[in-house]
Amino acid sequence: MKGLSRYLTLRQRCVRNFSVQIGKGPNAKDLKIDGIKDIIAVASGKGGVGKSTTAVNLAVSLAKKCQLKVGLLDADVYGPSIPLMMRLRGKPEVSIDKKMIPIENHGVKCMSMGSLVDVGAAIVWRGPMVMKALEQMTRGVNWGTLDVLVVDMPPGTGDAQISISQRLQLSGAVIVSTPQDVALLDARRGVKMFSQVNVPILGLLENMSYFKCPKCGEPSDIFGKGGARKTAEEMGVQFLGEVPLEVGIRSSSDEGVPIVVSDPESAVSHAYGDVAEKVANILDELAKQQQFRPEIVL
Ligand SMILES: Nc1ncnc2c1ncn2[C@@H]1O[C@H](COP(=O)(O)OP(=O)(O)OP(=O)(O)O)[C@@H](O)[C@H]1O
Repeated sequence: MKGLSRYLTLRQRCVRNFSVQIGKGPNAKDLKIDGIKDIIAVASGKGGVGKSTTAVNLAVSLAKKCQLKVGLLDADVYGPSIPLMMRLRGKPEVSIDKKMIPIENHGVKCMSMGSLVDVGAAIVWRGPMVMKALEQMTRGVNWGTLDVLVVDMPPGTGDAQISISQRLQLSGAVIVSTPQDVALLDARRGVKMFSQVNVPILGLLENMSYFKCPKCGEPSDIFGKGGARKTAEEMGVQFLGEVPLEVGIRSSSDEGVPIVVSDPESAVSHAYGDVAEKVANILDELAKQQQFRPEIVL
């Protein structure tokens, strides 16, 4: 009953916040994954804005700074980048109960299609196959107990994103955008898509906010300034913070050691840490709201 009441609470919140029509979703009882408290999506309406980079640094910060038990699911089946960014080696072993054991690194349990197929293999699948694979990569995994499972979503707002949002009973979504208008337009679509499937928006994060010259330290607003903060205000969602465009973020990702691990005292790592704390607090707040709400008996 607790799960159902939570599902209803989240639906009610979304209706209040966004005044959307509630569509018929799957039964909440079928959606719960044993042992996982919260599942959150890191998403963007547009590709290449730094969603995976954010998912990785957020997951590691939630584990290291907020001391939570964290998992990371790479739901970008066609273009998995988590094995590279988290330096995952080998393939997942299978436990006695025939479930896959996630590969752990940097304090986070990870699951990705990139760890299941040979390096460089092209995934050429139609939608239903992808959903089947994602089902295996969530319910077919021995996650143990997790406070948060961070889901690196595929880019866009199509069928796959809607199905994942509905099947995983998300507690909320973090939307990543760069500051330029075209990316923000897509971020707005992302916010709307999640509201339509009754998933609360935890906040909007601006990536590549400005470029800090490695030589002179001068910041330049190459994609514009303040766009995501303004969009967040206009849409009534929380602004989670800014992450600059920095060579170190890219190079540490490519080396498989996220910047929050390779340079934990950098300004960027502190920015990711602040985002993680905000996200953890919002999740706590959502859980409290659900606790003090009267149960709805059907
Ligand atoms: N703040 C940043 N500073 C420097 N490089 C960055 C930053 N954010 C992301 N990148 C780099 O930009 C590239 C794209 O980032 P990433 O893969 O995280 O984007 P994505 O939105 O997940 O892409 P896709 O849509 O293809 O999944 C990567 O090479 C990454 O290292």
